[in-house]
Amino acid sequence: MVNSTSQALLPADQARNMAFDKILHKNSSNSQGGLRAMINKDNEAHKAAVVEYFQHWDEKKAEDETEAVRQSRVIDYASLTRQYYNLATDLYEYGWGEAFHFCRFAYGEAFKSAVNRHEHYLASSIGIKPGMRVLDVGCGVGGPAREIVKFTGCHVTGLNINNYQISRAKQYAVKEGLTHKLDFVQGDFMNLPFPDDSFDAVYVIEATVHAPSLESAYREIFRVLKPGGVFGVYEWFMTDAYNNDDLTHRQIRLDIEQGDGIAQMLKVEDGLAAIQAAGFTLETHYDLADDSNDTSVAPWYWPLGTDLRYAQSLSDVLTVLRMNRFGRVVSHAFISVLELLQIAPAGTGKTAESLAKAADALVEGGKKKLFTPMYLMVGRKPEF
Ligand SMILES: CC(C)=CCC[C@@H](C)[C@H]1CC[C@H]2C3=C(CC[C@]12C)[C@@]1(C)CC[C@H](O)C[C@@H]1CC3
Repeated sequence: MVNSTSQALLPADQARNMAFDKILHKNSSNSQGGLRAMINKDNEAHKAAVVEYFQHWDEKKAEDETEAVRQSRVIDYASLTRQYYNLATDLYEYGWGEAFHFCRFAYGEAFKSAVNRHEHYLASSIGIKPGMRVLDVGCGVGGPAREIVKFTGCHVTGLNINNYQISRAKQYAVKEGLTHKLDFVQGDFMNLPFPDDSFDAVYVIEATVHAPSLESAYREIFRVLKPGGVFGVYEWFMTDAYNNDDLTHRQIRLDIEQGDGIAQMLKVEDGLAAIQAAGFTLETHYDLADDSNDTSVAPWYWPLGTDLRYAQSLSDVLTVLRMNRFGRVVSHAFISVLELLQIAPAGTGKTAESLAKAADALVEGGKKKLFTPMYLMVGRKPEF
């Protein structure tokens, strides 16, 4: 698999990206988020973001996939990831909430509780204690960081490549009175903007799948972790059951990649090799989506599917109706009408369609056990 290294962006490029993101999102980061934020964008900048993101995927089918095409995505991972979240963040917040990750569902457990429990599980797996300095790599709009601060009493620094997500995360921290416990920094996890040995613990929730090289990303995490510090990650992987020569499998992987801003998704074995090559002592690793490790009564992908029988309350039904197949048909038709009336910016419908395709592929990949979004790896940086 590819093992490219990356270089830090020049200050001029960073300033240009920042200026672009400001024009694109106008003041929508101050709004309530979701659909309201989605309609408050600059049309021309949105069009440009759509072109920049979808140039990597348009007309690309599983049967035509070449190593060169995959490599071009890997080289462009930074802009691909940044533009993906420029386009998808408001839809995520509208449909899913403020924590951009999957979770397991126990008996009687409502959607929000299950999401929070998944975060608590990672925090306790890496032994986060009050007062620790912790790094959240790829923090989204800060939902998990806020929950982990409340759950453990630690301090969390959230890092994210996307300026819009960082401004939303900062705003939520102010709203919840948590600014003394939270910092949010814009940056690329391939070049972490922190000195060596800065953090007691580092966690990643479904983010380093965007990396051009998992080993290099983990090496950066190793560098900023104090000796003896612990790193825990919920990683997205294709499982051992995935066969790249099977076109159906490959199409599922490609649809997940295109609808989720992923340059190249790896297999479990690549991840296990990467974390150890980065220098970590691997303390534990297992797939939380694997039934034998699992206390779930519903599969992790159920909110995206068609099965409403797992809903625990009316509120769950209403939440899931924004995410699942039925809800997607209605909300995406509504979004396309908004775009036609020029209320939503150009390309909003295309983004929604691409997310819907990814959602179907995630469900399919989950059902066939070809894919997991929750492979847990815990590694320690040796003391000496
Ligand atoms: C992309 C990575 C690495 C992590 C994000 C995981 C999930 C939070 C997202 C993956 C697919 C997303 C979709 C939605 C919300 C966020 C995800 C579940 C929607 C339900 C948002 C509302 C849209 O109308 C449909 C989306 C389908 C995909």
